[in-house]
Amino acid sequence: MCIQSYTLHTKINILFIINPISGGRGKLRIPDFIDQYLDKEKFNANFVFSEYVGHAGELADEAATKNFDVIVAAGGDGTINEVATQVLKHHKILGILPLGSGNGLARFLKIPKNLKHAIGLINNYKTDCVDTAEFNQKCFFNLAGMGFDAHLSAVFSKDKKRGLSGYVKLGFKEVFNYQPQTYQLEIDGVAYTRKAFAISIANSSQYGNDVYIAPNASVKDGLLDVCIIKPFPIIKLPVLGYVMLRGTAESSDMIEIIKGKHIKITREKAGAVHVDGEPLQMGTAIEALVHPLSLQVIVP
Ligand SMILES: Nc1ncnc2c1ncn2[C@@H]1O[C@H](COP(=O)(O)OP(=O)(O)OP(=O)(O)O)[C@@H](O)[C@H]1O
Repeated sequence: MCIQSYTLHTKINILFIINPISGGRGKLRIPDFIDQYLDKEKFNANFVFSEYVGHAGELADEAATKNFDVIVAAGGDGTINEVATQVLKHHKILGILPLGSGNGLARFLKIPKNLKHAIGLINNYKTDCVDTAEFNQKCFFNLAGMGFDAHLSAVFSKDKKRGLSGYVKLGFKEVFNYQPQTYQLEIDGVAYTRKAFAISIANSSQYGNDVYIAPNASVKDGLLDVCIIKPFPIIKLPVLGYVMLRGTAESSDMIEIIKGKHIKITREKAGAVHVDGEPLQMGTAIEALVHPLSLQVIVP
């Protein structure tokens, strides 16, 4: 039994870790805003801003070893990744304020984008357990992958501008020169060879901004969706975009989806991967696993 509602006798220590750059908007007023709407009868609140890549994870690790019960990632999927990795390790509770560019996991979990409503959800304090996953031993919660989207994450991370429009512009520029690779896959012991434009391993259903790569994926099913985007002539790029926006990837001939628990992939070349949208460099061998219902999250 995973869903819990709590009756409280003592206050809950809650830390909000705010990423000042996620979503490309200023966040200086966020602590005041949270303070205004958070239930002070229930929570002792603290606020901290992350200062560099990896800092949100360090702050969460430190908070979890002190007496914080709930740690809130106020940012996008990259911030959630850093914070949730530590929350998972220390068996604490994750809260999410969706302040990123895409907010893939928050959208999947139906956490409202409206900040006042998202704080209201924390006040309600209903939690549920969700699947988590690892990708070459690095935790992920939404999507990890390789191929074009990993390449784009790597290029985007070097770009000064954040936000959706910058990402889309860069995507159009990069897509023309990108060359698909051949991948050897083993999914729950079954072997496949596939040439792909990109391969995403999906715990939840979307990249963010309601762009669905795995429309039927669920963080409650104990499975990962391996989504193989087949090579396509550039003229079909709008079709691919339409398929993802409509959430019809399962029936599209441009995308193949295979569900599994244990995935091994060997690719032609080492290089870019992404883990919850954050770029990393890895070798040719990739292994992904799911950990069913392993993370407790505040949900609607
Ligand atoms: N003060 C900071 N300066 C620079 N980078 C930071 C800072 N704090 C956190 N980061 C990094 O910002 C990156 C982006 O964060 P995040 O993914 O939350 O935002 P986003 O990319 O706008 O949203 P989404 O992933 O939902 O599209 C993460 O890699 C995180 O480590």
